[in-house]
Amino acid sequence: MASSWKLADHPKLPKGKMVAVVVLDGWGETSPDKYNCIHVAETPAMDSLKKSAPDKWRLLKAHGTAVGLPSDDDMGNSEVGHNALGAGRIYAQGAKLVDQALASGKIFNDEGFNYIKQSFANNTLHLIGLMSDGGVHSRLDQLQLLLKGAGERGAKKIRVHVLTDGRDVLDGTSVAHAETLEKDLSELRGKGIDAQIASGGGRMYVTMDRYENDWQVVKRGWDAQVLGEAPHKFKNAVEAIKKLREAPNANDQYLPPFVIVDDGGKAVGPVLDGDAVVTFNFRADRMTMLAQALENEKFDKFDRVRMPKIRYAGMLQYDGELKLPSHYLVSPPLIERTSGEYLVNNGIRTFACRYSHSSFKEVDTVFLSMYNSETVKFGHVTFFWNGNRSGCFNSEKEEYVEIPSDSGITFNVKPKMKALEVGEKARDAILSGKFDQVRVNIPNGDMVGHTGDIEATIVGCKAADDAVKTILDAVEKVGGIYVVTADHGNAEDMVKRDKKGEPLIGKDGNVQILTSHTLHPVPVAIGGPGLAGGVKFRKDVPNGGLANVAATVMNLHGFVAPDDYETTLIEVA
Ligand SMILES: O=C(O)[C@@H](CO)OP(=O)(O)O
Ligand SMILES: [Mn+2]
Ligand SMILES: [Mn+2]
Repeated sequence: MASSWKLADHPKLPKGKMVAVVVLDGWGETSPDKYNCIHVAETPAMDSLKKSAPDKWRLLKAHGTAVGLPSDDDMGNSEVGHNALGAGRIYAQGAKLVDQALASGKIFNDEGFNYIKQSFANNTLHLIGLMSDGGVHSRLDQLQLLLKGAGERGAKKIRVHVLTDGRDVLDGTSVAHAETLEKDLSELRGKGIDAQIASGGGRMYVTMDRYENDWQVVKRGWDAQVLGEAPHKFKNAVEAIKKLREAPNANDQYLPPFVIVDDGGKAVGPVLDGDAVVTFNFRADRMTMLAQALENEKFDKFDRVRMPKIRYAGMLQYDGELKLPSHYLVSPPLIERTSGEYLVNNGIRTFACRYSHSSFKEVDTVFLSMYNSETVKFGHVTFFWNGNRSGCFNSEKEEYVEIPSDSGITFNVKPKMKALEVGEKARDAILSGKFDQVRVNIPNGDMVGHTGDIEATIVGCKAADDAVKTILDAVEKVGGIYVVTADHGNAEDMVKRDKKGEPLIGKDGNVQILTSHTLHPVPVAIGGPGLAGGVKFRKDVPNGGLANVAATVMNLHGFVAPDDYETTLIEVA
């Protein structure tokens, strides 16, 4: 091992304990009422962590500047949350880096913009992404500045391909967003630039799949954006969105794909040879599939029919390992020396007979970890945890297990999702004795919370709690340690509130359902028979956030975290 990777031994805490790191997705803490699904659901395992050991349970900041977002008005999300959990430091995240690059104008001078600019004189600039001010994947104000900047720098023809949100923002806000965008585009037209929205669709049905759960989602987008083909054709995007929202059960997240056509019925913005394409989402996970389709010569995930020769740039580079895409407007946060890489590089003593004839022979340089979740969250505890790197650091020491998610349904239909299976896989991994760390993501609070279905979310929260119980029981059996936490809030508040905290009523007389994440803190609990006596949460880290978890977990493995990591949450009395 290179000496720079060597972690110092913890002065008091032993090595060799199995540590289970459990991340409940979308599981925040707030006051109890009927819109707090975690409160309403039966969650005995999580409740007992809170009640039984007050010095081993606390809250952590999971939003805003604590996770590298531009301001404390920004809710947390899985990318920034798992980045902080795994990296142990707070990095300025994509949202903030793009803000800075736009404010300074640097974005327009760097390689990525200069590359796409070569298409401006004779071809079209296409901008594809999420039309939202949620700040999780993209922001409308950033798109507006990008459009203005491209117009000022010679773009003659611009086509915007919008994906409607309703997940990070209230359902129905897509109409106002499209109107705002149309106004900007008409201003550009006033300056002689041929600028229009060319296609659209709901993010969850068109384009923004992740972790290869369902390539058909990306194909629907490809057909509309690149080929100019979709089942619905309209003259104008605002009209399209309004009309498609009239269908029973329609919502912004799942709007069907549409294209804008001219008077002759011809799509106004297919992507053609010589064009430039920018995917303007800064967040990676839901853009990498489209990025592969736009960038890779060889591609077999669906029939692209026509693969135009384009200049393609991402808002950011989405995958640092695969260098995908190769051109980008803003450099992503350089997240290095993550806790996963350190731990893999610091052999700890194991008693796994798989590595030795005598089960008590010391074997060094073996650190096995096992990460698992189901498909829709799989990359969270691997890709995001490892600083937006796909693949493992060392395949002999890490095993990534993925449980296929249900696909083609919204998760309120099956709110238990694969929580049982995730819990059982984690249990088996813990009991196998092969792993020093077992890391899992339990998705229900978040994925079901995003549907806005309160009854289903309650069922999902209970299923998540059952999975926690399965894992805690296994930790108990092997004498291990657990760290249970969450990446950001969601299921604990399902309604939009006024400043006083009262639920807001919409035009239809019903409460306004909140499908998004929240600004609430998340719990973290430690324990298990392997936890050394006297270990408890320090009182002098009152502002602790997700980034403090990595040093804590390193301690529990018997190491001291590197100096530049955010401080540990624990002390040994
Ligand atoms: O589904 C997603 O992409 C986001 C919300 O936009 O949720 P999470 O950050 O929990 O993955
Ligand atoms: Mn999440
Ligand atoms: Mn979410």
